[in-house]
Amino acid sequence: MDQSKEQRILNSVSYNAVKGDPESVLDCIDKYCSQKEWAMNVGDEKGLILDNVVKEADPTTALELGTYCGYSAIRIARLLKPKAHLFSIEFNPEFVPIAKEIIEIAGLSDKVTILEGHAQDIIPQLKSKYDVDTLDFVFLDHWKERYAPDTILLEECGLLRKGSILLADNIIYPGAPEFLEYIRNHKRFECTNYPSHLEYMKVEDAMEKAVYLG
Ligand SMILES: O=C(NC/C=C/[C@H]1O[C@@H](n2cnc3cncnc32)[C@H](O)[C@@H]1O)c1cc([N+](=O)[O-])cc(O)c1O
Ligand SMILES: [Mg+2]
Repeated sequence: MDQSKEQRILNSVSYNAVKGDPESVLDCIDKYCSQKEWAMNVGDEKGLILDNVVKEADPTTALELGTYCGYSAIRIARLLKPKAHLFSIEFNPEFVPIAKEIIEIAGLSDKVTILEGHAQDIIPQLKSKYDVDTLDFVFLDHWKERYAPDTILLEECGLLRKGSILLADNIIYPGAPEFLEYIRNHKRFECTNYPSHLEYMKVEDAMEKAVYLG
């Protein structure tokens, strides 16, 4: 059976990236996906916005919804302080081993735990099963219509604290209108919009930061 695009991305990283060097893994994926096959990684332009928000949050416990190939997990984990940890939730069984391998090549396996399953099933288990207290940073990059319900779920599960920072990808393209409506009209979130472009394209996109006010 011929390989998937995600397997070809892993092959490219495995062949071209410097083992243990997150930057070289990111550069390799960005090069492959801008020159060979487009893929839905947050990319280098929006990646810089992600970097800056992660630096601002300086999280001890971070959560990502939608691991895909692990590109943004590497962007986040490479900035985490020594004892900090990233949990990344992914339900597609084909992507999980590929993301694990790419994160391993980046040398960040100790900083990232990939939880296989649906976010709506795993979020309620974070406290009891994964010993999470509250989340300092959450990156939303999974199915766009799940952004709002899963944000509500995070709040209901007591996983947000005063100052928790959420960052959502794809506010313009493909768009997350329900999420935008919810988060901007919810009085306990302080929102900031970051205009940018769709990964590897000239298409307009944006990210939205939402700080939980407690
Ligand atoms: O559709 C997009 N992203 C959806 C991302 C989906 C990823 O998150 C997982 N997932 C989904 N619900 C889940 C629930 N629980 C766990 N994993 C889940 C999917 O298995 C996939 O790995 C997208 C599309 C474009 N685009 O240009 O078309 C650009 C982007 O930047 C995008 O992020
Ligand atoms: Mg995205």
